[in-house]
Amino acid sequence: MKKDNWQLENTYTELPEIFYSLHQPVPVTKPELVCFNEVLADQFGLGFLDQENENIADYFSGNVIPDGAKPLAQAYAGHQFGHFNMLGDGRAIVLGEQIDTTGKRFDIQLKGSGQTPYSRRGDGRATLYSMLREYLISESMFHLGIPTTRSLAVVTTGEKVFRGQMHNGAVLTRTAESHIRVGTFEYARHFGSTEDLRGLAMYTIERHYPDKKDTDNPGLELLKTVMHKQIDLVVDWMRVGFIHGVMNTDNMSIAGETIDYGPCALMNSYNPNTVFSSIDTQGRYAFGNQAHIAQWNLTAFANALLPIISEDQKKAVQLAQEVIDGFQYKFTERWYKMMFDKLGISHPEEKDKELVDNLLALMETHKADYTQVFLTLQQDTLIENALFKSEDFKDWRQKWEATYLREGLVGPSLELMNRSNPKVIPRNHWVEHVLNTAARGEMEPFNELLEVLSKPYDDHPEDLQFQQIPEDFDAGYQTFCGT
Ligand SMILES: Nc1ncnc2c1ncn2[C@@H]1O[C@H](COP(=O)(O)OP(=O)(O)OP(=O)(O)O)[C@@H](O)[C@H]1O
Repeated sequence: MKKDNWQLENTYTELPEIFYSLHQPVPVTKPELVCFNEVLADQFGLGFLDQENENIADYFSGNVIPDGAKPLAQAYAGHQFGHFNMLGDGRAIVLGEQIDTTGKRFDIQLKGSGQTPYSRRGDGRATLYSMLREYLISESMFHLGIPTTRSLAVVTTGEKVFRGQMHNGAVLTRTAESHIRVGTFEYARHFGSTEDLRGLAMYTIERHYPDKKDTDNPGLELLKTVMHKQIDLVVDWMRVGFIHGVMNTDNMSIAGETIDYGPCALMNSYNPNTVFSSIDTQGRYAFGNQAHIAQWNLTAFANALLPIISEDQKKAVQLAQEVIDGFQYKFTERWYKMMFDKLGISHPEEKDKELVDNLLALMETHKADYTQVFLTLQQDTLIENALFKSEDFKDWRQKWEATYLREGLVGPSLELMNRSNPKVIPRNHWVEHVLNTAARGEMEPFNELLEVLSKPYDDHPEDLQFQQIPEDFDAGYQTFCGT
């Protein structure tokens, strides 16, 4: 077997030892490849695409370790639903870092690859259903233009996994700019020395934000930079109706990528209180609460960074607080800008914000589909639904028209709308349908949906069924963590 296409590096092992445990993936009984992302593999220069599937499956199950790999599980902690816990990769192994064709460094991680020193009571495994779910939605997010970890392969293990009942087990290969999380910094703060914390901060800056290396206060710069990244990310989620579902601090990436697709889902009918996660009974991670939670998580990040922001802790708190206090204003400005883009308004005035607020209020009242409303506005033909038939909406539309006429346009900026409003998103009823058929071994519907989702801003006249709005499907829809 050729093993020379990998060029793995292991800079993470240059960190103090408390940050990881060198650990091998646990081999699986019968690895079989079910999904392979050839385009992404090409981006990593992994030139064994022409090999037999079983050889690829050997790598992406953890049965064969590539040359140059130093497999490790990362240590981290995190606030889960507001409560602090020691965590760590309990079912994942980073094989190493591969440089892509553009010169960027990415972690190659196996998820569902067996127990590690951080598994606590978990079995270290994952179900085929949930690994395919992560593959489908993470790839969809990438094509929507939203920063995200990506999926390289899914391999079934030939072993069963128990989650209330027996499921087929699988391993997902995930790529990420890194797996450093807010929770990694919380871990350093609680379980390491100030030098460990500084080491992690400098490693992170070197890897993700090298232009911040020589600033006077790198800790503070890191806080500011990560805050801006998170603001951009959450605004982008809200553009397409994405609900992460479990924004614990261990699921907030320092590189600003969407990570952990466990209970996520996209909203259909507009309602800011929408929650799909079965365990989120209080709506902590509801669609409309995501900015607030991002700020909460950044406060946890700031708290972890305090010892390296200033030796004088009072001063450190003051400096960090000033940064966090800027969140709300920056988020709101970015969010309105995004909403104006969705409406094709390129030169908004302050008073136009009311236009956005009023449309959302009408959409909520009439339970209008978040994706479809913006598409319909841009197509200039109104479908027959409660929103478009209402008098309030007709008034709203006149005001919207007056806004773009003011810009000297005969219609809204369609270019802006086209790149802000996807034609197709992973609708929950379709996601469930293709995952259930895939779990029974039939991959065709999964691949068909994946293909359409890879061009979300294009028209798909042949595949209009994927844009269908679910009738009552979402009312009882639930998603799950850790499956
Ligand atoms: N079956 C399992 N066995 C061992 N540890 C697990 C298992 N499922 C989840 N964990 C661990 O529990 C913690 C929280 O789980 P969560 O579902 O948020 O993460 P995950 O989906 O496994 O991983 P990631 O956040 O990297 O996508 C993580 O530390 C994870 O490694």
